[in-house]
Amino acid sequence: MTSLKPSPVITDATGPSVSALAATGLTVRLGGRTVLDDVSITVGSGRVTGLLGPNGSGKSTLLQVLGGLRRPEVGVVLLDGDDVARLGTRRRARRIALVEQEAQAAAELTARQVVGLGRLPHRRGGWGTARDPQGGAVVATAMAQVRITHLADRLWSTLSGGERQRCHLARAIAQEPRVLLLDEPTNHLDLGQQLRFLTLVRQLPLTCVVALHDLELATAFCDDVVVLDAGRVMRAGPVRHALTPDLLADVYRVRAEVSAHPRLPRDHLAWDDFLETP
Ligand SMILES: Nc1ncnc2c1ncn2[C@@H]1O[C@H](COP(=O)(O)OP(=O)(O)OP(=O)(O)O)[C@@H](O)[C@H]1O
Repeated sequence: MTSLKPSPVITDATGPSVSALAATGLTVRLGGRTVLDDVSITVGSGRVTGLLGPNGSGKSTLLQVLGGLRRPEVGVVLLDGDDVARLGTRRRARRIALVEQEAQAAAELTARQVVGLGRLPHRRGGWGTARDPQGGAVVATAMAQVRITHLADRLWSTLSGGERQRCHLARAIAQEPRVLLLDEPTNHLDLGQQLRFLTLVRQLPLTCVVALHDLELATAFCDDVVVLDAGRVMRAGPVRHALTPDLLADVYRVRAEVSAHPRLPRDHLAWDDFLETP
């Protein structure tokens, strides 16, 4: 249990940005437990928002609700003003792409075919006659952006965890969404690939919500963060304002601080130690 009370959204000096996604009062119960408890967040248009919180705090569940894949018992998610739960699957998939944790694909598909799955919501016409004239070029560009062109003809079953993760990002890019939801996308990536992956995500002209465990990556790459604990929003806002020592101590049970990077024009997070659980 944390002693910190859920706090309101903090906005930076420039004020709140236009929100692309706005969730209000989300409550989800699973297996008799409340997994999301009256969660309200806004996600700034064009910004990268880190979704943070300890194991089991509700990050994946919230991403599924934001992406319209799970209906909350209570609450609503608006995407540019439209209720995500009421958008048809196809319309929703043209606007939101979700890369789930440990996402899989059929073993017999090639990497190019897996990336091509991102084009399904854009195909016009009936079964067997579907057309997507730009599809091939969009897939090739997405694969080049994620630097997996050399893997195009490899079978899914032969790809490493990191290569699969990059295929899924390329698939999501090929989907040409306005909002990209990523669930712990850096899990299988080495440090160099983690930095390349998140640098690319920042460059995409999209609104992005990314669940991360690595708080230094969140500090370096996210504009804003939402910190969950036990299904509740504990803090939300620009990184430096949200990730305060008291929040980090209370939610993560660590002594840590965000400060100016000693050499680079960005913030970084330094941790000292973990705190004993009270
Ligand atoms: N189908 C389910 N039935 C019962 N409980 C569930 C179910 N799915 C998830 N939960 C519980 O909901 C809580 C939130 O899970 P969720 O996967 O959203 O957390 P998370 O923050 O993404 O965790 P992690 O960082 O470990 O991936 C956890 O306590 C989990 O055990």
